[in-house]
Amino acid sequence: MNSIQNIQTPKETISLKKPILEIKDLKKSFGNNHVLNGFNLQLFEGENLVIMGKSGSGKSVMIKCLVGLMQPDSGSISVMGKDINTLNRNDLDELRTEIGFLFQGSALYDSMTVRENLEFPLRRHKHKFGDLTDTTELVIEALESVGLVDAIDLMPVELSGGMQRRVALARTLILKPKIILYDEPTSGLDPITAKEIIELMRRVQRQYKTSSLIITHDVDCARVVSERMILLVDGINYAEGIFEALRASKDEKIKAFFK
Ligand SMILES: Nc1ncnc2c1ncn2[C@@H]1O[C@H](COP(=O)(O)OP(=O)(O)OP(=O)(O)O)[C@@H](O)[C@H]1O
Repeated sequence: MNSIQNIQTPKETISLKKPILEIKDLKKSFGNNHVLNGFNLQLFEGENLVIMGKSGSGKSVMIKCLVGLMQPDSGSISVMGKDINTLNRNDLDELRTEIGFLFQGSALYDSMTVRENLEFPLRRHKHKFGDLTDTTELVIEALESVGLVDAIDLMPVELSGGMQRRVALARTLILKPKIILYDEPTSGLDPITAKEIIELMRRVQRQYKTSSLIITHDVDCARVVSERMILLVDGINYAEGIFEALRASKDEKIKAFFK
């Protein structure tokens, strides 16, 4: 098995902050297909951490384990200091409101207006926000942060692909998550719209002080949004470090990510 290559990890950042999310020695196999072979990850407060791995390397499996949709064979996952395997259903549900998701398929509800799409998670998570009678202020605040207040009464079909993704991000932000998981946030978007989403991700990090885990194949996205990166190869974090240092590596497996 390959050893982890620590390439100029910004140590001063790490020593000052504590991990808000930590994965230790995660293993998952499907029969003889050993997908995760002891994957480790620490996401620090306020950090944007990018994970790159080629197709089939186990990124989705890792995310599914992280959100409790899949049971790992071994290893531990803790979120905000809580081991997710030891939580009961209610505690897990509560913890999930601290985690926002922006997945490729995080489609909006077609039959609802933008406002209704944003109200939906508020009503689902009453325990966090109480029984809100007027959600307008929260909806407008979330739409402002993605620059789409004017779209409040539109239907999803009236929005471009990039606008839909921004509304999906607003729907995530309305719950004020501490952590956001982005799965291929720029896939399927043209370069200009992708750039807008990338800039928005940075703005969100500053405004909401979120910590983000970003899974992407998009080298440009990784360069702009990441403070730190992990390259997932052979089921382990093969290399970790800042973008420029990884890009300068002479290691063939690392170079392959930047071609
Ligand atoms: N439920 C499952 N049953 C059996 N094998 C699975 C299951 N889920 C994932 N796998 C296998 O695990 C491996 C990793 O899959 P995964 O979807 O995590 O890859 P990925 O890195 O997300 O790929 P992509 O970038 O293409 O989305 C693949 O070989 C896949 O076939």
